[in-house]
Amino acid sequence: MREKLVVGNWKMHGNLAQNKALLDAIVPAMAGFKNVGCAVCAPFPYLSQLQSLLQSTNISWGAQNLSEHSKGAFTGEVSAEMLVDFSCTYVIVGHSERRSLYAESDQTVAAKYVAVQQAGMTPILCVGELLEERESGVTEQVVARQLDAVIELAGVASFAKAVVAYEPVWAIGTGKTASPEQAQAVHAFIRSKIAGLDADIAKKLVIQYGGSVKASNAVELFSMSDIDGGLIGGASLIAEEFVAVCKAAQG
Ligand SMILES: O=C[C@H](O)COP(=O)(O)O
Repeated sequence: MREKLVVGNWKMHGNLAQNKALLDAIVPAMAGFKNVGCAVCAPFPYLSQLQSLLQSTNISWGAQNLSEHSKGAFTGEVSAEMLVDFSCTYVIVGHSERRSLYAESDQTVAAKYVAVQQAGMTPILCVGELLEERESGVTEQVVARQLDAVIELAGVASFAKAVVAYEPVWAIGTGKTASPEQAQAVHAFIRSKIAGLDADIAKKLVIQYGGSVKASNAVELFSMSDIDGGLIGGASLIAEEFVAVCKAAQG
């Protein structure tokens, strides 16, 4: 049985005061939660704050990006080892905003995924199709291509210590959620693709859904057999919403 995992992706939001207020509301509300993993991924400058506010709680934390390089003359970049200094558990790689706004290729995303694992953290690998790709019927080909880049570089065994997040790009921040059936179909495709290479790893692989998840739709989405929680953007910035989404994942 896979435990569900809900991760808040704060994106480029927050400040010291807002983060504290948000976490002060979330932490006690989640204190008794069982059978669900919860985490928040903040901008780099706030990782130290997360480390100090969350270290004795049942909420993990992580980053939203990193460099594929381990060190060197890469002005403005942040390495995996630097994230380890702040006890990050997770690092999101290949978010569609990184792929589209910062031109991250499938190969760069795969290199970042490897960097996260080599440092002992868990990558949350985002995959998903654009609206025009869905409308042209190539959703599975797009997701397969994104997964193949990682499988080629890191091998299927690497998915034993990774999370996959299916995020249809047309559902991100738009209020348009994929229907539970649409999401389930892609999640099942992802699991069967991995199962074709290693059935045991596929069975244990946590596959999150992301794209306009909120308290009002989380229960239905998380009731699907291959949806193992969510990667939450906007709703993770509102304490009651995020707590309700985590509660929905408890079952
Ligand atoms: O990483 C989170 C996703 O981009 C979803 O964002 P959203 O919940 O605001 O649609």
